[in-house]
Amino acid sequence: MSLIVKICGLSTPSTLDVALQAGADMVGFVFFPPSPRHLELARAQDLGAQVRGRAAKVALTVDADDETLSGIIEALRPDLLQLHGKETVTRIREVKRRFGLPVMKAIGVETAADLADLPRYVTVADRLLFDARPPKHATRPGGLGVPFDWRLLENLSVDIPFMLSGGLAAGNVDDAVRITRAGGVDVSSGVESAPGVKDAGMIRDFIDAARRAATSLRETTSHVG
Ligand SMILES: O=C(O)c1ccccc1N[C@@H]1O[C@H](COP(=O)(O)O)[C@@H](O)[C@H]1O
Repeated sequence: MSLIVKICGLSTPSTLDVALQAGADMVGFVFFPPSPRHLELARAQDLGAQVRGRAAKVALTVDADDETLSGIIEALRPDLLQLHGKETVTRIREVKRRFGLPVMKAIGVETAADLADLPRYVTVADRLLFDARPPKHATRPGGLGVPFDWRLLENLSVDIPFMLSGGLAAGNVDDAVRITRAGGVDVSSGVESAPGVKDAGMIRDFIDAARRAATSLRETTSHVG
């Protein structure tokens, strides 16, 4: 199994460079003003140009309207849109038709009931991202460094690829991958020294730990098989 590793909330050329050098498969950029990782379009344009095909660029938005999405897409030229709000199946279909980009829909999870709508999302999204459901009065719906009970995803079977996020860090990514068998992992807070401040060493450690987790799972699975 090859595990997709996404480093999200990058906002400086130096930490973006670290993520790319360390082999991140996806690099995420946040467009949500209340977030400490929010990017202005001019900066997004520069960071986007810096990627130069070395990883997939992901634009993270929260219930963004068409005009906002259009500006982001023009500046960043993303490969994937991460919709991290309350976007409905109808809205996802509309976004895909209008902008012609694949969509990863984030699903907030706290209990098994939060998985009830999956069959509908699977018909329209290209990929799912399971994140911890944010507390009621949170200022943002993600990027809070909080995990959820990964056992809720044990034995999950969906027809499109899925990734895992929420409170991941170098120290827990092995357990997370082993329990959920997610095809990818996504981290933001777990590679930061303070909200919005990425740490080069933590980025490298996370990517190394994720690669080791994937190798170890592959070995275990091949012994069982
Ligand atoms: O990073 C943010 O500030 C953010 C804002 C709004 C929605 C999502 C956000 N981040 C995403 O949340 C998950 C979990 O992040 P963390 O590792 O627990 O901090 C991840 O997908 C981020 O991309």
